[in-house]
Amino acid sequence: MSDSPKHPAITLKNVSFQYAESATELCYHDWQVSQGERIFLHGPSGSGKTTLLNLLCGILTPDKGTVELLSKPFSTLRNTQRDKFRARHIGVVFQQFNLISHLSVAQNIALATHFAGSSPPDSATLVQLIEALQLPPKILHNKAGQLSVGQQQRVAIARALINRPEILLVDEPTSALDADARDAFMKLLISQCERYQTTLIFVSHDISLSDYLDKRVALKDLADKKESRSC
Ligand SMILES: Nc1ncnc2c1ncn2[C@@H]1O[C@H](COP(=O)(O)OP(=O)(O)OP(=O)(O)O)[C@@H](O)[C@H]1O
Repeated sequence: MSDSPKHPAITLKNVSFQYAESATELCYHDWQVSQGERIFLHGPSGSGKTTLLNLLCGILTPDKGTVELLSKPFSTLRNTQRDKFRARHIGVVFQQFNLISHLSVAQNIALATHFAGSSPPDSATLVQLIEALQLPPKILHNKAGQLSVGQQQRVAIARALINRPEILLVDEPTSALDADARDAFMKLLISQCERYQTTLIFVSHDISLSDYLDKRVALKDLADKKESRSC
């Protein structure tokens, strides 16, 4: 059986970034992630993992170098084009989930389709997705603010997956879960990524979770911190 050729999902070229009030510049090495690859990214606190995810989803733009996603020059797109690209092709699940508490679960998920410029999800699609994440369909009518942390995580995943993004960025999602819930969450996440051949960048301090992913990458092998603009 021959493997089909893998196209790059993510290409970093000569990227560096410095926060306005920081004396430290973060310099990322050239890096390529193939479509469908699932990467476990780890490293000490403050090493630059969240900054990298923010560069990958366009919340931050590099001072130097480029971020290409799906062979498009993502980091140099105009803001509106970048926002559109993000909404259509990238799913994010960050530590705070960013659900809108007074909206229902269904409305929270539908917001992602609205931003992507697609039609709202029909109820069969919503039910299928929510059941795949092992939530009861009736939860679609509950306000996001009434959910447990574990339920909020699954809804955040549902919202991130509703547009079937090619790239999923996940930042430390399991810190509030006990061991059983964490394993169940990881299995669900990976099964969803396998189903859609989603490229996954998964950031966590919990090295035991790396067994769920294809490849482990230490941030120290990917980035240097410099005290001046020297890289
Ligand atoms: N808004 C900001 N302004 C100034 N400096 C920042 C800002 N955000 C992060 N930094 C600095 O940038 C560096 C990288 O931070 P980042 O949050 O990317 O690290 P991290 O590896 O994700 O850390 P953690 O594991 O604690 O989440 C750190 O030195 C941090 O202090």
